[in-house]
Amino acid sequence: MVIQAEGLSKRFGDRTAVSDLTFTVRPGYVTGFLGPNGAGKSTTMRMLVGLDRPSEGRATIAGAPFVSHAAPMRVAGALLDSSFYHPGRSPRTHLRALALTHGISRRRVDEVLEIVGLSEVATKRAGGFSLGMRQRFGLATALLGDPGTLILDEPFNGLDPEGIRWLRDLLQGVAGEGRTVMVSSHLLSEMSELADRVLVIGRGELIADTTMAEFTGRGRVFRVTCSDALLLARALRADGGDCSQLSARTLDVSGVSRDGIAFTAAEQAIEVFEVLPQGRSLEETFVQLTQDAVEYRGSAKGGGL
Ligand SMILES: Nc1ncnc2c1ncn2[C@@H]1O[C@H](COP(=O)(O)OP(=O)(O)OP(=O)(O)O)[C@@H](O)[C@H]1O
Repeated sequence: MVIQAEGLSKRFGDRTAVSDLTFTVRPGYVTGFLGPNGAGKSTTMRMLVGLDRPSEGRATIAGAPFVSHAAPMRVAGALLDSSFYHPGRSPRTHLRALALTHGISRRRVDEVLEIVGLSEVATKRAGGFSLGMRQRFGLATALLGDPGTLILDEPFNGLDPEGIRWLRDLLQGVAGEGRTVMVSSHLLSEMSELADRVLVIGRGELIADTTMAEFTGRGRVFRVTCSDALLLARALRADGGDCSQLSARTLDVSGVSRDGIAFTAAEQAIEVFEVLPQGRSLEETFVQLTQDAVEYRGSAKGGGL
């Protein structure tokens, strides 16, 4: 099921939270939704599932607005706010009540509790849950209708390293089944291991819509040691790379991903001994890309009147 945003905008009073966003999120991939604080990620996701009404534009899932589907929980499962439940109720009671609205079996309720690892606390009051448990509970709710689409806002918050690995495997498995997975996160390094594609927004506007491989390769400099730096530089330049040769066997390359370098070298029968990323990490690429869009950047100098 495809998620589509067309000219999506949201204003709160005179404040523009989301501005003219157009994108498509496709099935079969995990798509990371990145942006600095206040960029408009949550607002966008809320509009996708009809919790916020767009000021302009349109959001559809599987060709129609989420709320207009006859059984929305089968179309998309969303995790948007981990305090969605009544604290006095247990996960099982909450999920059974939801299941009733969609003719979903009690067996499915126990199944999703098992998937998220909450079977043992299925009858405990959710009010006492830790943040990590609340995230798992939210995920169980999202998964309940066995939906074709998952829309998850910061699902890694509060999870320990084992939980993070578990969720990553789960989401990649879900995407591997041909479903659509859209995940926002601040944990960029986590995202680089999870997502196949990325959408980046800043100040409500789309900054990048690309593959993760391209995103992490963009602007990054690799120091390459190989059997023939001159020949490799020539071949990479022909591919649009930016190269500066340091010695007969060493060169710095940007504008080409690590895989791209390896591929071109193999094509030219050049032996590559080492490809070392220089300086910029994914975080740095991200910060640079969104620099102008960061609204709440701390000032080293301090304000002062
Ligand atoms: N209900 C609201 N009323 C007024 N302004 C709002 C409302 N919801 C969001 N905003 C504003 O819209 C902008 C986008 O907020 P949003 O929560 O969508 O960003 P975000 O990218 O999810 O941020 P974060 O990563 O900090 O959660 C912010 O400036 C926020 O203050």
